[in-house]
Amino acid sequence: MTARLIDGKAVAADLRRAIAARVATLGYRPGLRVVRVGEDPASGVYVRNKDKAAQEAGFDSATLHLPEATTEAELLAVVARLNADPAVDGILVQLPLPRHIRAEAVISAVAPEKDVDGFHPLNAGRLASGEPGLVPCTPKGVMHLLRAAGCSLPGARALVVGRSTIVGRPMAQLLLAADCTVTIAHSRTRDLAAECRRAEILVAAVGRPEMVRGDWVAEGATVIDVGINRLESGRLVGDVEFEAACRRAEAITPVPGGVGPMTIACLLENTLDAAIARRGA
Ligand SMILES: NC(=O)C1=CN([C@@H]2O[C@H](COP(=O)(O)OP(=O)(O)OC[C@H]3O[C@@H](n4cnc5c(N)ncnc54)[C@H](OP(=O)(O)O)[C@@H]3O)[C@@H](O)[C@H]2O)C=CC1
Ligand SMILES: Nc1nc(=O)c2c([nH]1)NC[C@@H]1CN(c3ccc(C(=O)N[C@@H](CCC(=O)O)C(=O)O)cc3)C=[N+]21
Repeated sequence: MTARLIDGKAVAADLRRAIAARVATLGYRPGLRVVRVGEDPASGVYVRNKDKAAQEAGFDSATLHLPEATTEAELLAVVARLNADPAVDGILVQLPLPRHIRAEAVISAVAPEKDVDGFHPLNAGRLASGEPGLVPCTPKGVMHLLRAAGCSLPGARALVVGRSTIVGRPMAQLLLAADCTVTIAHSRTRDLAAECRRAEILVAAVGRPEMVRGDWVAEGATVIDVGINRLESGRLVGDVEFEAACRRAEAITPVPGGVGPMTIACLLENTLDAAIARRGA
């Protein structure tokens, strides 16, 4: 068997088109502000892609680029100003932050109704309690992809490898909310290969190039590869051994062109939702 490719680029383009059509019916432009501190090189690419997508969809989008030496108090003051700005519907503070700034303090300072990353503890708690709120973009994008791929979720055995607050945990919550039977694996999991082999839906969010081997994939599984790892050669690879996994999976996401583009489309979706919640449709 050779797996069907789940085309994140195409699904994301459809979603962005639908968002743009909705934005065009509003009497205002939803406002998005991305705050970037210092020079993390990976963040540069992401912030540029996001800005371009937001502009194209008709958002009022801007990036505030602060120097590496910005203090935590200065960053908190910027967040407070954006919280108070009525033209701003969504605030995203790009991670990672420089080491002298406590990321948790900054994340908790973003007004929950403008927290389009869905990282604020109030939104994380809402997700865990099954209440409506802003949901982290990457796992939200994965749910769009599973649905677009026609994957049947209720009762399915889903494995999430990784338990970070930005990907793994919210991913598990969303799969649970969709009635999957969810297992979460992490660095202390005893037999990861055996856990993977049981999974009908396998989501890898580890950050280790091709760590999930092709022969760990169950025949007919749906494989979602969240990992984005740049090798020394410059090549981008996921957390799954792609070629080998394709011989066993029924459907799989590529890297690049899988989950990454969905993250950006869902950031726009969250910003539109936040705008409508604050200002109406
Ligand atoms: N496509 C996209 O839009 C996005 C992609 N990413 C990518 O997703 C990947 C994960 O990101 P993120 O969640 O932030 O990463 P983190 O480093 O925060 O978390 C990694 C998780 O993987 C677990 N892990 C590490 N080693 C192993 C192992 N040997 N076996 C099993 N589990 C292990 C860790 O376990 P433990 O908790 O025990 O340490 C941890 O829970 C990265 O490649 C990142 O670049 C991230 C965000 C967006
Ligand atoms: N506050 C915050 N929120 C985030 O959502 C956030 C963050 N910080 N820090 C970094 C990670 C990473 N991330 C990506 C988003 C899109 C692509 C993306 O568009 N990828 C494309 C292109 C990849 C490439 O060519 O480099 C693809 O996979 O096809 C990648 C990575 C969001 N993150």
